Amino acid sequence: MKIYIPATSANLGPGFDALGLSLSLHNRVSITPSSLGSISIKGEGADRPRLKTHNPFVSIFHEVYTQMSGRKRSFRFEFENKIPLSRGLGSSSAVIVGAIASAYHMAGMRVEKENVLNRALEYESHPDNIAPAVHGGFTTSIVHEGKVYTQKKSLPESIKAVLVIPDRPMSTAKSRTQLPKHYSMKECVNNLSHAAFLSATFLNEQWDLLHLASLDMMHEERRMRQLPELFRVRKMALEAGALMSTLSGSGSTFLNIVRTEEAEGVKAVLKKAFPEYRVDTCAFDNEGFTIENS
Ligand SMILES: Nc1ncnc2c1ncn2[C@@H]1O[C@H](COP(=O)(O)OP(=O)(O)O)[C@@H](O)[C@H]1O
Ligand SMILES: N[C@@H](CCOP(=O)(O)O)C(=O)O
Repeated sequence: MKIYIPATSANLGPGFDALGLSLSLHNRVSITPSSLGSISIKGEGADRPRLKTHNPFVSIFHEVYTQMSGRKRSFRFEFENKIPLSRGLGSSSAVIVGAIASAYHMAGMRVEKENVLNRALEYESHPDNIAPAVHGGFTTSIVHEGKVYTQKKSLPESIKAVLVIPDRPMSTAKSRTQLPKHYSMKECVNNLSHAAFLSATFLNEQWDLLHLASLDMMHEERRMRQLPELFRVRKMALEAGALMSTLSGSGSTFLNIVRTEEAEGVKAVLKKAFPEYRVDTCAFDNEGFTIENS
């Protein structure tokens, strides 16, 4: 079998741990039963020898497969990774969602998206990346009594992402421990009202309101201070015509949403201004993970 899992961008400014969207940038994993277990890695992560011996995809896959099928078995895993690691593009969620869904499939179970999503929450405490990795599109999620509830809206071809991807990794786990434990009433009200408004803005496709709706007071600027050039990225992207410009997940990538006809222009401006960073245009993904039999 082969599984394709999309990159995701979480928070979208004020929707900390709640809002996310799915990008047309996929990891592909091919899995075949084999008497000798083995791993090959191409693309992102290929330069990390540790991922050949301690691979979270492989560990989660075996844990779920053994539980579902009631037996242990060896497999060959071939990874072709396009999602950069630790850049705020949901690489860890792609691993978790991909490993669970493929383990269900190889164990002969029906792969129900809701089951994969809820199982994924056992490995990642916040649903904002795993929900779009499972369902695609723009997603808004809540967790109630340990269960994830997600509303999805497919995104049209009339908008695109322009991603600015610094070469500096930022660990999500580490960055979460550095956020404050308490927020003021003003900060809470700002984020609640903006996250609710941003969801409605996506649902109603009122793209001109995206920037206003995406203003955060909880995490973004604190995190951007680790790489102050990101303030310039945001300023230049908005001046070049981006509809919104937010830190992607915990960073270091910046997500700029643009009208499709303006994507190449915004990309050219950002590429020129930040030659040391990777700048790519990317369509949105509306499917979430997909499985192919081979
Ligand atoms: N393709 C991959 N294969 C194996 N492990 C991966 C892969 N992508 C990410 N990981 C794991 O996830 C970690 C990055 O997680 P995290 O800091 O949450 O970054 P991100 O913001 O990209 O999700 C990596 O250090 C690695 O342990
Ligand atoms: N809500 C999380 C999102 C982390 O996304 P990632 O792509 O950086 O893993 C957070 O802000 O910590």
